[in-house]
Amino acid sequence: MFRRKGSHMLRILTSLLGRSNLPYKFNRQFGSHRRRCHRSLIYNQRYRIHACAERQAITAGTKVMAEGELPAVLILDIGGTHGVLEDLAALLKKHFQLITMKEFLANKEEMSKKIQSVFVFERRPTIDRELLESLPNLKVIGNSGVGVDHLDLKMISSFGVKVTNTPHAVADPTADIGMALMLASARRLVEGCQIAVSPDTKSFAVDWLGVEVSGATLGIIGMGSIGYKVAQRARAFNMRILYHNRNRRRKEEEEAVGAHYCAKMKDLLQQSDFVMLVVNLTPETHKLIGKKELELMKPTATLINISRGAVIDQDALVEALQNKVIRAAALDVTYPEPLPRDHPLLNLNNVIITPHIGTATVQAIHTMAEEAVANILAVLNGQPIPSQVFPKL
Ligand SMILES: O=C(O)[C@H](O)CO
Repeated sequence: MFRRKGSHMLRILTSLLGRSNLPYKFNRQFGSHRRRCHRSLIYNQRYRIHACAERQAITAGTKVMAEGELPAVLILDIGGTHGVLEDLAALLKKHFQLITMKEFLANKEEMSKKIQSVFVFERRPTIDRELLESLPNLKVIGNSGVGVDHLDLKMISSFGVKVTNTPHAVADPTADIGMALMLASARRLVEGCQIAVSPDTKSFAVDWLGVEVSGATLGIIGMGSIGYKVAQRARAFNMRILYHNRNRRRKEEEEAVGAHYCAKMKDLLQQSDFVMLVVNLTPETHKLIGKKELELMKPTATLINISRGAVIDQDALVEALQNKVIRAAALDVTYPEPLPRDHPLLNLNNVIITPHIGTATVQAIHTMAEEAVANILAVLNGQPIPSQVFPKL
């Protein structure tokens, strides 16, 4: 049994060695270790990672590590926000020696030599020059989440450090939040809940009516993996789907979800009953939706944002909502997060705000971590990196 698995591993490793720069020592060691290399992990449907082989490779390739030691990862901000973080730490511990920021600061000299990777959980805290200067052996920052707008990619890459993200793990849960916000806003769910628990409301009034999404037009701005998952869901709601994206999707992909491409964002804004923002935040998409764009939208339209707050000019949005330029907004993201308690958006009854919960599910926390681990190990191992993010030139 082990012999069969061993030879299977040998085939995999031979192919990896062909593509990677693993040192000779690894090649030599492999013969004596291959029978033990029978554990494999599957990271979503796309990535098959052979953990034991990786450990051997990493051990062999890393000067600062003792034989058999797991590679050290500096963990940023595994706080107590999701109630599942002990499990997450357990998952990471299978592959790494975890070093918290506190441990790092308490023993900087020894730790800084060991640390080759940083695991960033949930966008915070950010990574600055000072931290990078103190980690001379750092090779990779594995971001758990798809958005990397909190990281200065140019600065990080000037240290020769790679950045990775987790686009696959976030797609379904974030698309679900987009749909949830659209439906909640359309059917005035939050107000409905308030009415239901209010002691003096007997029933809803006729001036309190929602709108239907079935048969309505949804305009998706940003048709990456999340945008596409939104389109798949919207199709099941019998919506007409328009999209605007830098690159047009392949014909088969468009047909599979019944999406129509709008080369001009203006056309999408003018025709849509619901506009959903699913773009990355970059200098090009900063304040993509401002006064002019809001005025192009139908007065009956709803704006949904599941990307980043700064994609909308928030002052312009407040004004548009106050003056009923558009019907409503449903936002999972704002700037800052959270909004100050006296922010005008919090006092409007045509707005729903959730606290950036696109990936706040038990499953997503794990699949993001698994995807991040696969990325980090690939970098340390000199293997093809599943999801690397590059700075813009
Ligand atoms: O960027 C992402 O993936 C989400 O916003 C979660 O951080």
